[in-house]
Amino acid sequence: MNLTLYYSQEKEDDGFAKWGALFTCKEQLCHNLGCTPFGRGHNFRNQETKEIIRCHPRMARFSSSWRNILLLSAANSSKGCYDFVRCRRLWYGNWFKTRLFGKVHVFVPSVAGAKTIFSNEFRLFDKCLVKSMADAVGKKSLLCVPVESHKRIRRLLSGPFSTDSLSKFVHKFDKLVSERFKKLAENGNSFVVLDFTMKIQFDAMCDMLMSITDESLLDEIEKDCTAISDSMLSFPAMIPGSRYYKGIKARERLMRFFKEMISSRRNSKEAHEDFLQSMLERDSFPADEKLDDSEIMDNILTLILGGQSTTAAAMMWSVKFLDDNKQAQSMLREEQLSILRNKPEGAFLCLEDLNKMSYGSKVVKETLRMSNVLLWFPRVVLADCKIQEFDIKKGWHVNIDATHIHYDPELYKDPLNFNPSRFDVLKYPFDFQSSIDQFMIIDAKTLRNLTRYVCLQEIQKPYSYLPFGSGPRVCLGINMAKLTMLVFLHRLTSGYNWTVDDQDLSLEKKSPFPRLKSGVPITLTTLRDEI
Ligand code: HEM
Repeated sequence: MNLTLYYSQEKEDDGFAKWGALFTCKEQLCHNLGCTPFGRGHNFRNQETKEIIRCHPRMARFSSSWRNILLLSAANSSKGCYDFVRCRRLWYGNWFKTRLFGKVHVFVPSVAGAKTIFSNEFRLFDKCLVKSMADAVGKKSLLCVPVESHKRIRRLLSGPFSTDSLSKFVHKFDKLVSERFKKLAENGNSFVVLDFTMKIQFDAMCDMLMSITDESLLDEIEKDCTAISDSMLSFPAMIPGSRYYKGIKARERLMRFFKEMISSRRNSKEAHEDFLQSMLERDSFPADEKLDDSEIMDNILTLILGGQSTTAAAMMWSVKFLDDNKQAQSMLREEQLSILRNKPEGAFLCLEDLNKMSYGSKVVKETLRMSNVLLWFPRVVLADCKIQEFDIKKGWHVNIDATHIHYDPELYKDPLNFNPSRFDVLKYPFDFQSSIDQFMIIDAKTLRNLTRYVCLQEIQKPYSYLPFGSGPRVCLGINMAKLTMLVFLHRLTSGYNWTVDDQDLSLEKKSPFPRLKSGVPITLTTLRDEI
């Protein structure tokens, strides 16, 4: 079939393409994808031959309700909701504006655009959650509070992510992963990596936040958290049996449970070493140095929801990417085995061990670049402004398209290739700034290194790597996510070989994060001989 793509040259005053692209199949029009609903004819130009064809008025109709249906059907298909963005980009070009559920949405595909938005967070742009999501996490969640409270809550929530807490977490998490892998390998059956990573991440977080380790209690809480998470992208009406209804009911149960736990902690003298205890120890502090009970409860839930599915999905993708790229897998295994050999038998990992995982860190980085756990970051526009040459109006929604940035061949050579070595970083024998400040004379070697350093900065442009966002709302759990992934990869590659039992690449339907529908089932075999 001979397909020709025609683009409209016409632009609106704000700089966005007025019309989309038009496909023709031989002489016959087969699709008109993405015209605004003005119902009049329009001229389209073939980019290559410059031939102009006229579109029939009827073909120019493309209503906004049809667009909503396209988005929902992409989210409900095995291609995932990013397919909606991919198609519209094909029709309109990289920058495009579209109306969804009554709101204008702009997709921002560039590093410069991301910089403008992230560096004007709270001033020109703010996060705006859809109602079902805001109801799920609660009004006092870090994700919903206004800027005044955001700073205080974020500062107080940072405790569990301090080096001291993380170093305890590494030890506990490593013990958990080792034991569970061992059980699975002994059992010898195939298991789904995503189920494994969801459970292990959930259990580790409940232990760190509230010291909950009882299996049946964990199962109960996880059921409620899953119902809440499922309701986050649902229609927000309290219709019994609906996903939204089940989510709200699960949230009410969970809040009651948190409340009881807080009051029993206050009445008990038992010592706990966890996030909740560190918050309750602040009871007598001034108001700006503590969280009230509903802030504590909403944010425990936010940390669980924000940390579980994201990290679990990233771990699942790392297994898939490493299975597809055996060279990267064997380089990683070599590094991890050398770390294992240098530790006493049976010893668990500590933070210093993770610092030695230079190739492992690159595997994590590359996994996060390619998996795009958060596809784009939505913000509402607080005042009329400009992003690059585009005029943006107050009340519009702008979406920083991290996925497009991570797959931009100008930023990442062969972007579809899983290549952890693209993040190779030069080791500098000295601190550039101070050596330049002190001596003011640059010898030939320094100059050479400096030039290479500048080149590297060019490759790794600021705002070109955004798996955790950027600016004042950058992910709170960055370090925890990275170290969780490193521990998981260490135990997997230094202890086992695996085979993937289902190579289906379909994505899970209705999931807010891209995840394989199969969840990546694998079978482990122990690597005893190599150690
Ligand atoms: C691989 C795993 C993870 C990824 C890819 C990830 C990604 C992100 C991204 C992109 C944002 C910013 C969203 C935006 O700007 O709109 C974010 C925010 C956040 N993340 Fe993560 N995250 C991960 C793990 C975690 C973990 C383990 C936790 C907690 C234990 C966590 C807690 C949060 C919180 C609380 C925020 C909101 C920060 C704020 O609004 O100030 N995340 N995450």
